[in-house]
Amino acid sequence: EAPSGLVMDFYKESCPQAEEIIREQVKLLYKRHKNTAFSWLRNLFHDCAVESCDASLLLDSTRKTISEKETDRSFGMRNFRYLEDIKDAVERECPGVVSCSDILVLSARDGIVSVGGPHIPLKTGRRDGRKSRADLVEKFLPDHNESISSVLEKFSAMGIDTPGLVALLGAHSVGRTHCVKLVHRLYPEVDPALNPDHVPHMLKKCYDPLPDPKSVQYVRNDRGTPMKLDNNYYVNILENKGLLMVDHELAHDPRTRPYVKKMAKSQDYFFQHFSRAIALLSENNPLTGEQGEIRRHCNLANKRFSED
Ligand code: HEM
Ligand SMILES: [Ca+2]
Ligand SMILES: [Ca+2]
Repeated sequence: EAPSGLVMDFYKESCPQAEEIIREQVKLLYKRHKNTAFSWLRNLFHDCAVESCDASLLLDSTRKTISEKETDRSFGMRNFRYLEDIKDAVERECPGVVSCSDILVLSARDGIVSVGGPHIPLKTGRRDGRKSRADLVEKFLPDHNESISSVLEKFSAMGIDTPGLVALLGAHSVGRTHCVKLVHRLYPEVDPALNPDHVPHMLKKCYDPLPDPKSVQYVRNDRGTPMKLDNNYYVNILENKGLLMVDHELAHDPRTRPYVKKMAKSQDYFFQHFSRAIALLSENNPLTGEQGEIRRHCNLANKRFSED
């Protein structure tokens, strides 16, 4: 048993079909809505990095607390309702056995495979937290324009080293970024660090210097292969086509640039470090044993009769 308390195939006896059901559901959802796979991957970061892989991310706001989902750092996150579909399919077979935090982690693993990434063996046995930690989101999740020093620090606190961080940001090889997070690089002046060949496309997509946060104006993170998790992200950022300031800085900071270059050259090298770092992220500070609970619905903590 690992120090985290997690093990391979935790549900081997209690729900042997669990991992298979999740894999099937992820595949079905991917067929219908390709972008669900991006969401499962982003969920892993936004849940596990915020204190613990405890599915705190999935909780709705209550009368007393605002949810992590509703904070600015979660801007653009989507497809939460489809995660409930996976949970429901698992509950039909094994009611009350499989945690939402394990479903979140395993759906990320299978989503990575859907978009052409590596298959990463991951441990299970996580239990679900009862509290949304919106108050901690800013402490743990870097902002889009944060310095590489601060980003390295946040990841190293989870045991993730420099090549691990560089590999994880390769997740920005898929998906999109909304214009609200980009207009500061376009207006009032275009950031001279941006590749001039990329600017007309960005201006066309983000024509409004003050986009309505509710509108769906966005730019794809990787124009070349937007639906594939590949090393094209590193090629882009070396060509100054990274959308976020952190993407751009990653290619230029002397600590991270050597790894960016290696990953741009070798997809294998990228996948190796990506797999290792995803495993570390997925084991960040889990609740195990008697801690936490197995949630019935991923968006709600279980009712406790003493509390009502
Ligand atoms: C310094 C760290 C990071 C920052 C500041 C950051 C920030 C962002 C921002 C601002 C977006 C755009 C959201 C939108 O406008 O819709 C985004 C998208 C995304 N991020 Fe990150 N991110 C970071 C690290 C990561 C990591 C470690 C992962 C996963 C391992 C990840 C996965 C994704 C994915 C998959 C998307 C696309 C989501 C979609 O299309 O729905 N990010 N990120
Ligand atoms: Ca969490
Ligand atoms: Ca790509």
